[in-house]
Amino acid sequence: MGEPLLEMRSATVDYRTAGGLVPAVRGVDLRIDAGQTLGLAGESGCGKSTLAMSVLRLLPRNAVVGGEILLGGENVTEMGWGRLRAVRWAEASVVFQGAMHALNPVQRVGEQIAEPIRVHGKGPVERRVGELLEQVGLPARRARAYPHELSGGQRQRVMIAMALACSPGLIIADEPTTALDVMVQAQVLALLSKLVDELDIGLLMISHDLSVLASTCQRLAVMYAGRIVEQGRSAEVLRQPAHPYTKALAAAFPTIGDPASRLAPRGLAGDPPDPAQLPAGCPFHPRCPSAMAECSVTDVLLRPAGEDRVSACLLEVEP
Ligand SMILES: Nc1ncnc2c1ncn2[C@@H]1O[C@H](COP(=O)(O)OP(=O)(O)OP(=O)(O)O)[C@@H](O)[C@H]1O
Repeated sequence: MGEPLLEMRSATVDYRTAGGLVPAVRGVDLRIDAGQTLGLAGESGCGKSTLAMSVLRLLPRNAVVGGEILLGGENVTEMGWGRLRAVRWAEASVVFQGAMHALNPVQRVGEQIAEPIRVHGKGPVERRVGELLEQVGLPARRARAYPHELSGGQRQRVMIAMALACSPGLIIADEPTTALDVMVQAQVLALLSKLVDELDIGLLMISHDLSVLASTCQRLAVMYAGRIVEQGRSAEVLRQPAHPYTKALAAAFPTIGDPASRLAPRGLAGDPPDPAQLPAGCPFHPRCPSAMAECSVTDVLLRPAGEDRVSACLLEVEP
């Protein structure tokens, strides 16, 4: 197997705030190879976006990144600004949620797609923009449209076209379908899956909705309080979650596009902990229906929980 597209080793992100350091990502290990898709799930505030944005160092200035974040073997945390600019779009790019805010409202979408192509000097621009639009299921002539002339789903397709513009090996999609209605959401997810297959790219997709991730990603990583608490093949993680937190999330989101999936997980009492004041022991223990006495004192790290599966829980998984 060649160099992974993305590898994180003990990656951390802390935010400097007036109240002290807020640990948003606390020692994450993960790996994505070409053609692999990894879904990152978890409730609001668990650190998903922080983790995703750390890959291209698209973090606010008060963020302090630690550990290793390797893009094609090169440590992003040690890159100078020139190298970072070269790597963004060309090696990895991000599809943000809410394309209406991410696109410039007063510039034709074709021009916006063309921008990274020009910056990276990747050949005849107009033809490439047309190709990209067709690749995401829009007619090439839509290049002349302004964002407000497109529907929400079409705008998200434009965002995907832009992300593909410089043929990166890795796409990072942060809640790419959250703002869309159910039918359009399914279409955009199907498009992403198709492109990953056709172009043999890697995908890191973030969502609070496990069912969205399971429909698109081969593997799932579940995040809680800045850490990955379970990781494995999507179908198996959902069929038999090893971690009680995954179990609660999976029970909460039975079907794709279920309106309830936009709410807090059902059956999961309480709120996620404040990262600045994490409880002792397992950070999930105050909410965990299976918590035992030792969970309040033992901070369990990831350990094997079946074939190709890790989980950070003291409970033994049933075979
Ligand atoms: N610029 C910042 N300064 C200080 N703290 C921050 C900053 N950005 C995020 N945080 C904190 O870091 C933690 C992780 O936030 P993050 O946005 O990564 O979570 P998330 O899982 O992506 O949530 P959401 O789904 O709501 O976007 C949260 O506690 C958040 O309040």
